Amino acid sequence: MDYTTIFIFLSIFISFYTFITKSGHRKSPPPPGPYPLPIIGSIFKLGDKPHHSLAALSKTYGPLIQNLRNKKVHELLQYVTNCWESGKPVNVGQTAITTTLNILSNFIFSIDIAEYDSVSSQDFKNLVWGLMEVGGTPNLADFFPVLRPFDPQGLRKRAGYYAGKLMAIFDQHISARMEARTKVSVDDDGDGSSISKDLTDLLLDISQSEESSINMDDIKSLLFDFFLAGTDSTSSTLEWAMAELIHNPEKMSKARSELIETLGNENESVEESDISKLPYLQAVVKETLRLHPPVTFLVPHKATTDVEIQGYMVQKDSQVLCNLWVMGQDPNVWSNPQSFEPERFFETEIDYEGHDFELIPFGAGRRICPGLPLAHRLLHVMLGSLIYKFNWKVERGPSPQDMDMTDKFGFTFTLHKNLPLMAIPVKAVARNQLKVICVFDSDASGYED
Ligand code: HEM
Repeated sequence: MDYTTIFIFLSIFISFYTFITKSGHRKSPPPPGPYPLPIIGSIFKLGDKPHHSLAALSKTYGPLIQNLRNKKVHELLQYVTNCWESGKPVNVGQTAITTTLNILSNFIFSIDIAEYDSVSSQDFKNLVWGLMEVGGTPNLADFFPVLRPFDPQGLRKRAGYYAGKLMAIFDQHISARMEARTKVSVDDDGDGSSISKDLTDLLLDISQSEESSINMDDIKSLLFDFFLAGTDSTSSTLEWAMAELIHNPEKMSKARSELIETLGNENESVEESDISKLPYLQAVVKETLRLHPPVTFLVPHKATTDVEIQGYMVQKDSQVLCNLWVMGQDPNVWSNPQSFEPERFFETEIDYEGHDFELIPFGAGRRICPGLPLAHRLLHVMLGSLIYKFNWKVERGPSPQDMDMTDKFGFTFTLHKNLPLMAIPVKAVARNQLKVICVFDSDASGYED
């Protein structure tokens, strides 16, 4: 038994012991029956800190950047086309991270922060990834507070290092923007011309107004939240959705057929306004989030009062974690919980907007993920575009049905695939183009459809 295994066993034992003796104690055996969904409902009624400003910002500003999102999805498709042309496999998770990062960085700073395939632009990605990894590693000092000052695994030090670097990048961009704003106001010749505003401008406007309650540190923390919470969660969901579809070719073909029937086979693009017309694609996203909830335990919540839930006493100030992974696998709630069956969502109204406690990958209540509307759009448009425009096969090794579908659990904040999905795209050819290929190109073996 190595040190990691001993550590994990020790952590599980101590957290279980702490739960029974301190956080809550069992008064009577829990009642039989389905997984106690009311527990989740009660937790969210315990009164979380509101995050209204961010949610409002995301809701009102979100639709305004639709063109930006379309442009970035177009660049994603261009990159995948290049891979197809050069016969190169696509690292689906990494590619999705680049797209998501650039959507966020353009929304926030009006610049691209990552590049497909460029090693030199990996710095920012590595910092975000490093922080996620540190955040997801069980910390011995959480179980033995006496160890806290010693930081035995060096986690606090590493977190400080990554966070410091990210904050320095934000500082740089914000300072450059403040300087540019001063110049614009000095050069302002009153011709009415103005630079287009991004989130940094919006936040600086707010912070510089007289009645402002936010300062520079608040702005940096907000941007930090956005990048950290938005990137890995979205890209890992996309990677899992693609992996499940490649692993289940009949589901892939259903999803593609729906796209072709809805959009035609004439090289259209998948728009955000198409999402409501694509129920199977929506079901695929829901099923992916049920089986592979990226934020497996949500973020820690705290009970603000003593509360008794199904025979358990949860004491005030207890830290509460919700195990979404277990909820998604509960046979009392889901039939055949381990198989990927998007069709199950045609028989139920269950959605992930926080009203149905069976499926809460974005949380629920006042602390629900404020990026939900953005993530919803991105996931459907990116996934829809990738499977509408390309056929996919796995790089090498066993058949799709036998490919590795295990989770890499425990050492990052989000739930990742154990082996990254490396998939080979084959461009799907629109009918009008196919005619041309048949006439002029006798060796069209690379083309499908
Ligand atoms: C598939 C994609 C995503 C999933 C599954 C997801 C899930 C979550 C979850 C479970 C939480 C914690 C909720 C709770 O406390 O119970 C959260 C918080 C948060 N999410 Fe997301 N998220 C996603 C995408 C995004 C995006 C794209 C953004 C923004 C760019 C974002 C921004 C945030 C922020 C800022 C918080 C912290 C809110 C707070 O502290 O109250 N998320 N997310």
